[in-house]
Amino acid sequence: MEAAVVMEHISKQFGKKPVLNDIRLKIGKGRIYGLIGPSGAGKTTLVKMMVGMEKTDAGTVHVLGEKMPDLEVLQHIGYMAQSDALYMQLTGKENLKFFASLYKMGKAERHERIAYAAGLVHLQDDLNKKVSAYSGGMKRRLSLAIALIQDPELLILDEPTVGIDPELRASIWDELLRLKNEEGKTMIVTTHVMDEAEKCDTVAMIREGKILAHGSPGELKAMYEAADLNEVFLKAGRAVQ
Ligand SMILES: Nc1ncnc2c1ncn2[C@@H]1O[C@H](COP(=O)(O)OP(=O)(O)OP(=O)(O)O)[C@@H](O)[C@H]1O
Repeated sequence: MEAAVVMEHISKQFGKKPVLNDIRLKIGKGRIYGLIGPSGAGKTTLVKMMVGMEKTDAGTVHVLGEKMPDLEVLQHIGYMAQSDALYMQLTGKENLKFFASLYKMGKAERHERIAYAAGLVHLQDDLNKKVSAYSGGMKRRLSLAIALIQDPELLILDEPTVGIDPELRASIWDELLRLKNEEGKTMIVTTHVMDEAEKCDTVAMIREGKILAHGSPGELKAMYEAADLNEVFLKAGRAVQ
C-alpha cells in the first residue's frame, strides 16, 4: 500500500495536559480514512499536525512522502478547518478567487474550478453576496469549496458537514466518494456522524489521545459484536472506563 500519510510515535501535550499519546497511523493513497472520537479526544490536533499547523512534541509526520511541515506539499493538500477562515467583507466568489490565486493555475482553469467548487456545495446563487451575510451552514459550504479549489490530491476535512442539511450532506458525500473512486483522491475526515464514518474505508477511534481501534466499519462491528458504528463507539468507550 502506497501511503499518503504516515505518523510515527506522535505525542503532544498542551501545558501539563497530554493530548496525544504515541499515535501511529498509516493512511493509504486513494482511501477515505475517518477519525472518530469524543469531543476533546485529539482529532483536530492530529489533523493539524498533518498540515503542519501544529507541532509535535515527539514523533514524525510524513505526507505524500515528505516530512512535514513542507510548503511544497501544501500545494497538494486541501484542508478544511473546523472553524471557518474566511474573509467576511468579501463575497463568496472573491474568497474563492483569492484562495485559487494561491495555487498554480491559469485563468481558464481558475474559472472552471470556482464554478465546480461552488456548484458542488450549491452556492452558485449566493456567490455575489458578502460572506458576512452568509448563514453558518453557508460558511461551512464555502470552506469546503475552498478546500477543493486547487483539485488537491489529499483532502483533510475537519467535521466538514456540521450545519449542512441532510440532502446536501448526502450529495457532498456522493461527490467525495466519486473523487475517491474515479480520481483516486485520498481523504481524511473527522466526524461525529456515524453514517459518515460508515462511508470510510478505514475508521480509527480516538479517545484520550490514543487510537483504541481501527479497521473497516465491518471489521470494527465484528470486533465489538455491534450492529452499527454507534454501538462500536459506545462499547469501545465503556471498555476503557
Ligand atoms: N492550542 C491549544 N492550547 C491548549 N489546549 C489545547 C489547544 N488545542 C487543543 N487543546 C486541547 O487538546 C485537547 C484535544 O483537542 P482537539 O481539538 O484535538 O479535540 P477533538 O477530538 O478535535 O475535539 P472535537 O470533536 O470537540 O473537535 C482538548 O482537551 C483541547 O482543549
